[in-house]
Amino acid sequence: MADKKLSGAGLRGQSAGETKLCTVGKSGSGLTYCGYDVSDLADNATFEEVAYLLFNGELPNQAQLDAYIAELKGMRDLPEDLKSVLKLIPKDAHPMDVMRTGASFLGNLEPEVDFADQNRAANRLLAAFPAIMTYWYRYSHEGVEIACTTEEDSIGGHFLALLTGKTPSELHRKVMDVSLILYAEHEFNASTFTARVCASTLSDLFSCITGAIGSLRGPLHGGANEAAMEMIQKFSSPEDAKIQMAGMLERKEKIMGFGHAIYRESDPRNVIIKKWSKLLSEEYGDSSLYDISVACEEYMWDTKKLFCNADFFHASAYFFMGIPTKLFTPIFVCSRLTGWAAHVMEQRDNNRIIRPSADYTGSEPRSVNPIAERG
Ligand SMILES: CC(=O)SCCNC(=O)CCNC(=O)[C@H](O)C(C)(C)COP(=O)(O)OP(=O)(O)OC[C@H]1O[C@@H](n2cnc3c(N)ncnc32)[C@H](O)[C@@H]1OP(=O)(O)O
Ligand SMILES: O=C([O-])CC(=O)C(=O)O
Repeated sequence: MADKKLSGAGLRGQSAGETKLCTVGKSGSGLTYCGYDVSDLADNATFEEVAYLLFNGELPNQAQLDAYIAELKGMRDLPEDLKSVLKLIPKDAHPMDVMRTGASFLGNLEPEVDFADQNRAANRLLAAFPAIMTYWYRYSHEGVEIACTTEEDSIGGHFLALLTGKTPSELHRKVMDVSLILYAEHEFNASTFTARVCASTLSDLFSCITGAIGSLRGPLHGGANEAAMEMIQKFSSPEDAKIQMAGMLERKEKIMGFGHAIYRESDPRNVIIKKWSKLLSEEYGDSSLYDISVACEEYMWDTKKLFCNADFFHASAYFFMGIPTKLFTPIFVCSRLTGWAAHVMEQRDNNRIIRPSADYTGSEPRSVNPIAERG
């Protein structure tokens, strides 16, 4: 992949620290976690194995994985006080605000007592996030108070079971698992950098994660999967998609789910989730939204040389699984928590407070006039 221009705003191209966790745009498909190519992990590992890898630096053996899954399953239920808080959050709240409050409030009830407690705190959030999201969603939208535990071994299957109240199909379990793997980690993206800045002050894990959720919420970052869904649902056909996108580009609007700060020609996660979106469209029995998505991809590449990022085909994939659009970005939280927490741990291992400098562009030095003399 070609290197991005090394100057300009947004700290683009500047190294802001070291990491052993991830490479973006460097080798293999362009995305590796602890040396493993993301496509290899998506084909041959589960999300729980990836979480273990990010937290421990190595993939687990079978006994370690079994113990880890059992540990996570035992941490899924929510405290009654957290359920009470979730019940107070209105139906029209932004679900990312629910996740932010959920993470923050859990940090009040079960704080990270010291850094030796960081793995317990990270695993607790990993186990609890699917229930935080779905408990609020189903209470506020359906008036149902769900049980927060299920027999599902995987976090993806657990989420789907909580959301629908039904046992998920093997295909849906598999796609959720792949999706969580694809979203797990991505070097110094905006939300992870937020978590690391917070960690560098020696703050607690719950504060780091709460801040990271706020950064992920925006449409230029994690919020793009929802924004992409809202866009493609407005297109009536592949032809209409091209006409409407031409108008958007003419009006200099951003097309959500396209482009990337680091990748220049493709996002390696796209080809993987696109394949699963196609399979899901066949199972769904109506491939219109997939066909429209493919038309968008072709049009953006042909006209602007802009490619789909990880978010674009996630929109149709989640739609085909019946997931409400407003929960798309919270699912990203359930996954990226692993990357965020791993970066917090790495920052703590070799910490110096993150405090860059700024180029001053303000007034020359001047003195304070008495208030009566100011215009
Ligand atoms: C999981 C993730 O977080 S992936 C990212 C999700 N975000 C999105 O999908 C939002 C849409 N995409 C974007 O806004 C951008 O591509 C970003 C935020 C991802 C990256 O931003 P940058 O690093 O500033 O982009 P980059 O430098 O490559 O932009 C080059 C040019 O292409 C344009 N461009 C980039 N992406 C898009 C897009 N999606 N639609 C229209 N134009 C775009 C930019 O406006 C810029 O043009 P300009 O120089 O005339 O302003
Ligand atoms: O790396 C980025 O800037 C955004 C991204 O794709 C991610 O966080 O997954």
